[in-house]
Amino acid sequence: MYDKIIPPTTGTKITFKNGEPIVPDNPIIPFIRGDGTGIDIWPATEKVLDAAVAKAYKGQRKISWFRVYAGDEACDLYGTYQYLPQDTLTAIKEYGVAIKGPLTTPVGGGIRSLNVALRQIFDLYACVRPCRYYAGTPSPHKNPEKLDVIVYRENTEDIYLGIEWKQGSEIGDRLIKILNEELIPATPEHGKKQIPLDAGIGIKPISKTGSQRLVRRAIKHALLLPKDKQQVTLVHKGNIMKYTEGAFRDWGYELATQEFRAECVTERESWILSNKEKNPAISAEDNAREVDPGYDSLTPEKKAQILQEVETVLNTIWDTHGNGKWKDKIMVNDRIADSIFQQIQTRPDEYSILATMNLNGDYLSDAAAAIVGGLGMGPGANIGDACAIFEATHGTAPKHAGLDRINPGSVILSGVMMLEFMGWQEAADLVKKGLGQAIANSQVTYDLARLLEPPVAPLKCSEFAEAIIQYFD
Ligand SMILES: NC(=O)C1=CN([C@@H]2O[C@H](COP(=O)(O)OP(=O)(O)OC[C@H]3O[C@@H](n4cnc5c(N)ncnc54)[C@H](OP(=O)(O)O)[C@@H]3O)[C@@H](O)[C@H]2O)C=CC1
Ligand SMILES: O=C(O)CCC(=O)C(=O)O
Ligand SMILES: [Mg+2]
Repeated sequence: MYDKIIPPTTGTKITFKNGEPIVPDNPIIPFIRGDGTGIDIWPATEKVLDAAVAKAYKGQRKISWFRVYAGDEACDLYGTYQYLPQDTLTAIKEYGVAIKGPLTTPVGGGIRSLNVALRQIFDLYACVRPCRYYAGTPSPHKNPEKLDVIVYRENTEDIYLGIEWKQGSEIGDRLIKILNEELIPATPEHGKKQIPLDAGIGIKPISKTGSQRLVRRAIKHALLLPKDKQQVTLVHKGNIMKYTEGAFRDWGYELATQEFRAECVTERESWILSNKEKNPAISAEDNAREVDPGYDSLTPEKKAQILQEVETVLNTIWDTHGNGKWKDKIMVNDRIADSIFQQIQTRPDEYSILATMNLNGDYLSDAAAAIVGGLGMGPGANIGDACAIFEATHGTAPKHAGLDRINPGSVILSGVMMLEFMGWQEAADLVKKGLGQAIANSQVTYDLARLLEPPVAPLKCSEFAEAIIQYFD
């Protein structure tokens, strides 16, 4: 079955039923060490996770790690350009849950991202990146503890599908010609626009299916959160890209109000309902004025549309959501992408789950991680219906590779997400406790040590792992 790797002789595989993992006490879990700082981070992570499982279950449960290869390591073992060997894909498919360190992607030419390839091959459509603050972590923000968000990033489409053509390539030039001479002139709303003849071209597909399955997972997650965090914000740049980003927003609302009608209220619905609650005699037109302050200067068509919206909301959900009942529902709202970057800094406590398309989520997850201490504190998971691969938000940080200095916190916390996904909450809690206490006692790696006031001597990557384990007792 495998060419160059051998699965552990003990352990059994995790299987999936209805999208949920069924986990034996001794699961075999494939891991990819990763390029660059993966060489430092992975051993630290493995040590912490093993110690937590041993402590929490006293030998009743144990992970059998299965080393599989990708990136530079894979080329060493399998030969030139064998960045993602079939052995690795077979193992991840077979065992269902895997964890990985970061993998290098060159900018410009060369291979496309192995990280993105893994997500697409296994249809890991939800990239889940929680950003929460551990007390004592230095931050450039005054109140980093106010940020507690989970970026829910669509993980398989958008420009990450990688369908693009190089400037000057034969097909790229043909495509520009067809667009300029046929398709754009045939689309009246595009007027006389033309694509520059020396442009590279990329395609940005956003599908209804891809958007809605991501939002569905985000809403299901919101249902499990404490009441005050039951909110899903659809992040988009729909004012500019109407049929991709704008459609993501519309499909998100459609899903929320159709599949989760009993559980959800949209922000605009909540305004309409509360206007009537404050003034039961309010006319539909005055209600519309409250919802859209510029109502009186709108076109008749737009006014009619808003009036219709008000009437529909009151006719269809007043009984189930009115009289304040909407306050117990999941709030679904939307924010334009550029605005959410400032919102998470100026009003962090107003947000919870941020549902995004692929590119926006990539940017936003690094930015949110920075607020709670940096990329060393940014864990993540790539989740599908039959497989999950856990990995940090950050990349290979090559300048720190092999120096035993990088912060392993993000991959360790990705391991925590994996333990939680497996239902091994006791072990997950131990790691969170240990990591929290190490940070609270200023036992931190260089990235956090340099930000503390006064600065402290940094721990090595391996020492940080030891410090975490020491606080399990
Ligand atoms: N999922 C994946 O595997 C990902 C892979 N990549 C790939 O990684 C490579 C390098 O990307 P690059 O743009 O340098 O981004 P990186 O995220 O690798 O690193 C950028 C900077 O972030 C800080 N940082 C990153 N990780 C940590 C950590 N664990 N602890 C503390 N600080 C950290 C460091 O800042 P400082 O030096 O200031 O301390 C580092 O120099 C590229 O090939 C890229 O494509 C990128 C993102 C995700
Ligand atoms: O795959 C890569 O090289 C970068 C991916 C990335 O930045 C991310 O997933 O956050
Ligand atoms: Mg990224």
